[in-house]
Amino acid sequence: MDEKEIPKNLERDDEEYVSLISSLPSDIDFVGRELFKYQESWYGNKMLQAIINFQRGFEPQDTDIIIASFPKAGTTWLKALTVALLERSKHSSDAHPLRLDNPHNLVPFFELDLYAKSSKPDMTNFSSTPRVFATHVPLHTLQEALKNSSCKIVYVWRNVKDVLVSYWYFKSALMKVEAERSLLESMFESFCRGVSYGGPFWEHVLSYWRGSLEESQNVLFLKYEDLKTEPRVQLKRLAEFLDCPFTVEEEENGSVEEILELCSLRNLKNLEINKIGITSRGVDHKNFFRKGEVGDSKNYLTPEMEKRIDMITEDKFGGSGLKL
Ligand SMILES: Nc1ncnc2c1ncn2[C@@H]1O[C@H](COP(=O)(O)OS(=O)(=O)O)[C@@H](OP(=O)(O)O)[C@H]1O
Repeated sequence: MDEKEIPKNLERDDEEYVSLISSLPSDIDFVGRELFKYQESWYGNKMLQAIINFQRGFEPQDTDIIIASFPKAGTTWLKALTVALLERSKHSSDAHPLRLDNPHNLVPFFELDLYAKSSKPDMTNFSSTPRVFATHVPLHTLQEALKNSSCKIVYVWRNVKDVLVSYWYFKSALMKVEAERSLLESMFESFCRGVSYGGPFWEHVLSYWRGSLEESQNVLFLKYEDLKTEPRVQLKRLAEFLDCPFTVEEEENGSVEEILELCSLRNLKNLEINKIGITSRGVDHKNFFRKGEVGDSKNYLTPEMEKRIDMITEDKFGGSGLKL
């Protein structure tokens, strides 16, 4: 069977699913988990089922907004900024959704949350527009589910070395262990080979980069490091792309700064809900907030590791026009 072909009425125990999965290349990731290569990216069994559920069952609306990213590239921040932009002026500051819940509960992932168990999830929480969703899958896999609708996709990417180190800390926190060097080293190997959830990283970024060049009306390409160095400029870009630009009055009233402050790492991290809460998938909210520094990977990667990853990056991004 063509690995891109999706069988109808597919459930995890179905023969068709078993047949699909057995036709896919497989490999082992940094924790010894079997991953399958589907549409050029790697996923575990459950995730793959969820992606197929999503591709089959999602009914897009042209007003939908989708936040896309490689894991640990700035997803939580972008979810928060998007919610804050869309919700501005609707709430008193205490009752703001971001003060009451974690961005991941406000903006669910297709493959991790909504379609994890079914191709027809309960969408009653999404009765108003625009609906905002998230995903870690690359653009071509996402587009298959969007079925030519004109949803707006916002992608955030980040230096791969900081992504790797952030992933290492996150994974260690999930496993409730100290961040051990041995795990970093095996994650590094998996990353370089491209065998990790949604990987290879470089092809993931390139899929959205090319999409943003071809369909700039529909795909906005943001960089974590730019959000850090010029937050005002990037927030205004996001607002314009989402068709909710700041008015002159809003700019004069400090609305831009208010949103940036609300969504700052320091503010979100210190909210009670993010200190004690837990997502519906069982992840402690606090694990989504760490240092948020650019270049933190320097403190953990050896010069050899940096050199190897830089060479891969140069090789993969060469000629794409994409700059680190
Ligand atoms: N508001 C805000 N501002 C700036 N940076 C932030 C913010 N929220 C989270 N972070 C940092 O982003 C890293 C987590 O990445 P993701 O949010 O993509 O993780 S996830 O994929 O959703 O699990 C992780 O980066 P590291 O600190 O380098 O590990 C978080 O600290």
